[in-house]
Formats: sequence, C-alpha cells, structure tokens
Amino acid sequence: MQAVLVGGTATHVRRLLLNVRPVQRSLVQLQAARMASDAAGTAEESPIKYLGQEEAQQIDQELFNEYAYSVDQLMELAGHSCAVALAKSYPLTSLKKDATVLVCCGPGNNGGDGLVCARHLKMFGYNPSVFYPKRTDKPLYKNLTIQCEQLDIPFLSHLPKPQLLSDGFSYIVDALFGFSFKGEVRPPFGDVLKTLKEVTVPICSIDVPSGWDVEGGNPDGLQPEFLISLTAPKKCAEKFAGRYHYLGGRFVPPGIIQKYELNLPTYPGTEPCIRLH
Ligand SMILES: NC(=O)C1=CN([C@@H]2O[C@H](COP(=O)(O)OP(=O)(O)OC[C@H]3O[C@@H](n4cnc5c(N)ncnc54)[C@H](OP(=O)(O)O)[C@@H]3O)[C@@H](O)[C@H]2O)[C@H](O)CC1
Ligand SMILES: [K+]
Repeated sequence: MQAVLVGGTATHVRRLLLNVRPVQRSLVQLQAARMASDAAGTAEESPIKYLGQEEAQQIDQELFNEYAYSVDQLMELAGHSCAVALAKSYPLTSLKKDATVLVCCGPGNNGGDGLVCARHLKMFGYNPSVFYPKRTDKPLYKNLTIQCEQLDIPFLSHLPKPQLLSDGFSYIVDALFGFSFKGEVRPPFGDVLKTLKEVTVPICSIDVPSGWDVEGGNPDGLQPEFLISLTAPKKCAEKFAGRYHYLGGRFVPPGIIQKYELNLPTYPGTEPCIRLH
C-alpha cells in the first residue's frame, strides 16, 4: 500500500479500506494504485500478460469453482463482447452482401461463444448463418442452438467450397477451438480448417485462431484478420499479425487480475471490449 500514499490521497484510501469488505478491498486497492500512478505522473502501465494454456484453464476453473460463476453467464458475456468487437471492426453500413456472416462453431465452449455471438450479431442487424458440425448434447448448447433457430438464423448442413464462402459472406467467425485445443486436428475439423484457409474474406477468431497451438501458434495455419482474446490474451496471440486485436470478457474479478498479474488495460466506460492494437 506504500505506493498509494501519494499527493494527499492516503487518508481517503485508508478510510475506504477500513469500511469495505475484502472483495471490495482489492477493487479499492486497484483504484488507489491507479490514482497513485496518476498523481505521481507515472501513468506507465505494465504490459498485459499473455497466458499459457494451463494458466488459462486454471483461471477458467477458478471463475467457476471459487468465484461461483456459471458457464452460461461467462459465455453470454464473452459472446456478447465478441459481437460488439466485430460490429466495431466491420460496421453494418460498411458491409455488402446483406451483411451476411458465417459463424463456424466447434464442440466446446469456444463454439458456445460462437453461438452467443451469432445471436447478438443478429440482434445488431447482421445476417449470421451458423456451421456447427459436431454438436454437444448438453442443455446449454441445445438451448443456444434453439435460441438461434428461433431467430431464424440458418444452420448449414455442410461447409460450402471456399469460392462460394467468399462470394456469399462478408466475413467468417472462427469459433471452432479455444484454449483447450491440443495436438493434431482431428476429423472433421481438418477439412473445415483447410477450407477456411482458402477463403478470401476476413477470418475473425474468437480467443485462439483455430488450429493454432495455444502457446506456439501455427505459421502454416489460419491467418485471421481479427482476433478477440477473452479474459486475457493467450501466448499464441503474440504471433497474431492481423488488423484488429481486441480484448473481451469483461468479467475478471480483481482477485484474479492480481493473483495472475494479468495487468489488464482499463476498459473504457461501459464497453465490453477494448482494442489492443
Ligand atoms: N474464462 C474464459 O475466458 C471463458 C472462456 N470461454 C470460452 O471457452 C473456451 C475454452 O473452452 P473449452 O470447452 O475448454 O475448450 P475448446 O472450446 O477450446 O475446445 C474443446 C473441444 O475441442 C476438442 N478438441 C481439442 N483438441 C482437438 C483437436 N486436436 N482436434 C479436434 N478436436 C479437438 C475437444 O474434443 P475432446 O474430444 O478432446 O473433448 C473439445 O470438444 C475459451 O477459449 C473461450 O472461447 C467460455 O465461454 C467462458 C469463460
Ligand atoms: K477460435
């Protein structure tokens, strides 16, 4: 707490700390640290942390087990932040082809983020379709699918050839695999990734470009134009050379930010996402 005792803020901060519960305390401390650095005129931010695969999974589990979030809650916030970041990067008015978007969903939670994102894109006025080749029987995914169907979002029974995809869609959302992807790509996703590599419209990846090693990337794999990292960027994002890199999933409690030294940037106002570069 020494760092915060700058420029007459000490009494104010001490009073705040005495009157708050422990969870709130870390919020106050974060704010105090920011006030201190501003007061000292040293607004130098530490670099954002890039997470390894195990660390990302550990944080995920901690959010569920210790912070008592449900997967549905976080997925909704994550998927919504993806749709907002996409709408900022590809505004409705700038798109041709009736603002058609294809969202490719994988079998895990990354695919779930994709289904939520598709629903919000529809609400924002885009025309999403979904390709979801390996469905999961869990109620969460079934419900997300029904919600999309009830909004008249079409589900494609097969993935069209690259030329048709490029002609038919403004961009393609890659929600196939996130931070739990491991090893060589297994069927049917090898063919899916091969097709996506050949399209000429932008590929927009959620959390991890699919087919990339979560830490090492994949120089021969997809080269997305857009990436939204959720919670915090994964190590492979250091290799991302596309145009838009966003951070989303504005749900990380201060306790986790501190414990894992995430050094997340401050989200502006009420925005659910922030552009990193
Ligand atoms: N805390 C957060 O930031 C949150 C992030 N969310 C999103 O969740 C994903 C991580 O989700 P998870 O379910 O753990 O895993 P994935 O979606 O990445 O992938 C799991 C499925 O992928 C299959 N898999 C894995 N490797 C391969 C491979 N080489 N070939 C083919 N298929 C593969 C795996 O299959 P199994 O047979 O191994 O079971 C799974 O089916 C994160 O990235 C965020 O996008 C949450 O939405 C909210 C919290
Ligand atoms: K992905």
